[in-house]
Amino acid sequence: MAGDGDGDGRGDSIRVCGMQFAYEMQPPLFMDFDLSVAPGSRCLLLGANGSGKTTLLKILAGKHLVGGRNVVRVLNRSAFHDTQLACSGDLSYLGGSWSKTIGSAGEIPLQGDFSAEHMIFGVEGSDPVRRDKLIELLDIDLQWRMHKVSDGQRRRVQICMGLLHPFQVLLLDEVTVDLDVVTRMDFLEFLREECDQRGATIVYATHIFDGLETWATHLVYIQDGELRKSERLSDIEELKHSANLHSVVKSWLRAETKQSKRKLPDTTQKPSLFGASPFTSSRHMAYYR
Ligand SMILES: Nc1ncnc2c1ncn2[C@@H]1O[C@H](COP(=O)(O)OP(=O)(O)OP(=O)(O)O)[C@@H](O)[C@H]1O
Repeated sequence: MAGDGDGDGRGDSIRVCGMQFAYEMQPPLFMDFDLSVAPGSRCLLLGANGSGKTTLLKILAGKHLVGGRNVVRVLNRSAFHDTQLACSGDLSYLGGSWSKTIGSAGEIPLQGDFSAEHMIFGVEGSDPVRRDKLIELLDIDLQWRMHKVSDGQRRRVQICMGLLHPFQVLLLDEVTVDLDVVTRMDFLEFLREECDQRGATIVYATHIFDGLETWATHLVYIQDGELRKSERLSDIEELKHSANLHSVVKSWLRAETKQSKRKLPDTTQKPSLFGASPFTSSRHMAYYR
């Protein structure tokens, strides 16, 4: 369990219980998957390419339908069914695509011929003090035209818009990759304060570990849709010896590669895209928002 909730899971910011998920016409990615994340956690979500990080974050963000109302709970509300979660700003998701869901306005593309000012000031109900702080922190020029800025500049506007409301849960899918090192560090520091001062919860999927040993409180490691580790950073044995997250995660990923190499390919049975997976019933098919 990533975090120290109240024991029965109701006090957790995020609770996933027995989740099953498959993309349409694909074998199951998650089977009986459990996860708990306590309030105030800064939780890294780690795993190899294709292990399921983005899918998990999208499920938590309510973008994919899974099972019943109690399977994926965020702030004790159903991630998929409670549309107010995202609209109210309590839950914020920042992913790789160049669009941002803003309340009732829906999905806003971030590459149109608009100014940064238009985008940022268009987010309804934001606190001007928080807005000014974010604009300064992310060093945003309000005159930028969104279709002419660099990826890093566009990313800063996306992040600013995503943080304007004081979220309770923030899901980050590798959005710092375009940021320069100073902006990234300032951004991480801002997030640390949000957790420490307001008890906000962050789940951050990344392959860049620079500076995260002292930033993160918890770590979740998944392999092919299976939860391998969900621990406090301070409890991870290897980190007690190495204190270098990069090399520790590298050793886990190398071990995965060795394991998969040891498995002999079964040339007699090819996985069928249309096979009789229990997850290809209509109840389990992926449903996108
Ligand atoms: N829309 C989709 N339809 C079918 N399969 C998908 C879809 N999106 C992802 N997958 C598959 O689901 C698995 C998990 O993908 P996902 O993007 O969640 O991995 P990830 O851990 O975020 O990877 P990365 O580190 O490369 O971003 C992969 O095998 C991928 O091919």
